[in-house]
Amino acid sequence: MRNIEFLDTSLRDGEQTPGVNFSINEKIMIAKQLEKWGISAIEAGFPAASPDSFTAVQEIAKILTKTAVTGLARAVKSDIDACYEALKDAKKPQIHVFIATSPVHMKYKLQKTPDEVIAAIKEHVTYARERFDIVEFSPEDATRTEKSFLLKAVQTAVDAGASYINIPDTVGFTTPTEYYETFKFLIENITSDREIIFSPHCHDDLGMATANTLAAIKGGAGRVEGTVNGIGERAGNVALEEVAVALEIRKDYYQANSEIVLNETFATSELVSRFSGISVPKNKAVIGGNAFAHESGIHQDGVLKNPETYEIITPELVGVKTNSLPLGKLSGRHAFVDKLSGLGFDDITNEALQALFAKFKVLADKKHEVTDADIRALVAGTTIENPTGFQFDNLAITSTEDGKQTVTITMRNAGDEVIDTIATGSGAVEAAFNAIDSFFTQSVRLNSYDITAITKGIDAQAEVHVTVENEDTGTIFNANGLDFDVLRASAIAYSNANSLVQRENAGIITKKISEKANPEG
Ligand SMILES: CC(=O)SCCNC(=O)CCNC(=O)[C@H](O)C(C)(C)COP(=O)(O)OP(=O)(O)OC[C@H]1O[C@@H](n2cnc3c(N)ncnc32)[C@H](O)[C@@H]1OP(=O)(O)O
Ligand SMILES: CC(C)C(=O)C(=O)O
Repeated sequence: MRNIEFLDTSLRDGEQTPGVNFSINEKIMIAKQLEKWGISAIEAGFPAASPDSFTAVQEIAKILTKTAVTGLARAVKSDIDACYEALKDAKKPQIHVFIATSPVHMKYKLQKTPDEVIAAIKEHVTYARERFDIVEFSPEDATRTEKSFLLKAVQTAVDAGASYINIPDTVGFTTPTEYYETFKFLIENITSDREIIFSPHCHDDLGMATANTLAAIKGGAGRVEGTVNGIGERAGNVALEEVAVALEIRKDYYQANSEIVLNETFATSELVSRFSGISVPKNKAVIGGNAFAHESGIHQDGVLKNPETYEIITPELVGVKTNSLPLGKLSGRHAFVDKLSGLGFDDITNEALQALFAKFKVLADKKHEVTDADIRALVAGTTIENPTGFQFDNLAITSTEDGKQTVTITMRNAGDEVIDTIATGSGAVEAAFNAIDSFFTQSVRLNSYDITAITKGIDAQAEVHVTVENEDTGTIFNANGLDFDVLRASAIAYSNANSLVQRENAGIITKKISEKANPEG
């Protein structure tokens, strides 16, 4: 097994993400966490870029003990001097000197001939090596550089004292096979009496950064460069957590280890996401919110029987507490029963279960995710039997005129008989309650009316709680209604309360029972 070193550039290339600007304190906190995560070198910034960039590199250099700290410099002596000054106090200082070698960069950006670029490499790597024991050199835009010129540039840097050679895929242009071959070609053709470590530095413009980085390892790279969560210029850099976990899970294939403390991965990702303000997509590999979530019935059933059926990474490996089986419209009975049992509903009969599962599917069709609170509400039930068997079925606001609303309430019984009643009120709730009153035709007074959102989000269910008094007996009844629509929840609650009154009037429930439900009644 080979050991692969990890260089993290979240604080340099990661900060090149449009809109990201870490404070010095945030950089220090991230650097400490990166050290804890097992990163072997941190590119803490570009000291010549600004006073804050300089100070951040300087402060991080003072603090880290195990992890090497490096700074970026152009092939410009003042950039190298700035790195030298910023890294004076580092326990393990390194420097990273770069210059572009592709035809388009040399001609248009640098406005230098290839010979001038080779001379600049020789001069500046030598200058850097006089100040640092460990010098990294990058031929920027290496993957669009003509191969023989790339070899010449790299050999020049090695001869001038560089010991790390980074081959950047600056614009995310290469492919895994091509990049693998580039590494093989350079490693086989470079001559040196010192150990030279090659590294990939991949951008994700074509979505191949992780595949390319892993291909470079196959091709002989001994260090990888990237960022946490893949932040960075344009489409970002390779996400180091993906590389680290791929090496672990596919050890058999890559035959390589790293010193990354994998169970610190989630904490590291969370910190960088918070300070960068870039949230991690739910479906992001390794650390996305859905990476260990299974919603479809067949997968949930498999995972309940053995997580290995659908999980190649255990959540614990990357510091996530547990996997999850969120319930949605594609979930199945096994996961539903598991959820019920997790919520303490172990004694539900098979018949009740079938009915609950059917109701759950109807609910799940309406909601993105069915939460624990939804399930509890489902089990608690919200309909109340009454002697006539009529229950609230539907409502419609039929007109709004002169500030008055007209609502039609539809009541239905088990025999599918339907009765519509219509009423007006100064608001939709009042109109609905008036319509329910005219359906039940009994003396009921509404004493209180409360609404609570029982689940979170815009698709939350509303629970309406009403207290009514049977004016003929003085008994107080409480009832609830649950729906996505506040008006429907209100109508359900009020018709449930009326059903209780109706049951009392029919002698089905005695005062004693209703008093038990409400001692003050
Ligand atoms: C692929 C990468 O990610 S490379 C890193 C990119 N990161 C950054 O650019 C962030 C930090 N950069 C900065 O703060 C500024 O660009 C500075 C301080 C470095 C330079 O600022 P300025 O002097 O105003 O120059 P500006 O950024 O406009 O242009 C860059 C100059 O550097 C030159 N240059 C670019 N790369 C290199 C290099 N590797 N070696 C030598 N010169 C270079 C350009 O040709 C240009 O030179 P010119 O002024 O003679 O035309
Ligand atoms: C400076 C180099 C390594 C770089 O960031 C790139 O080419 O993307």
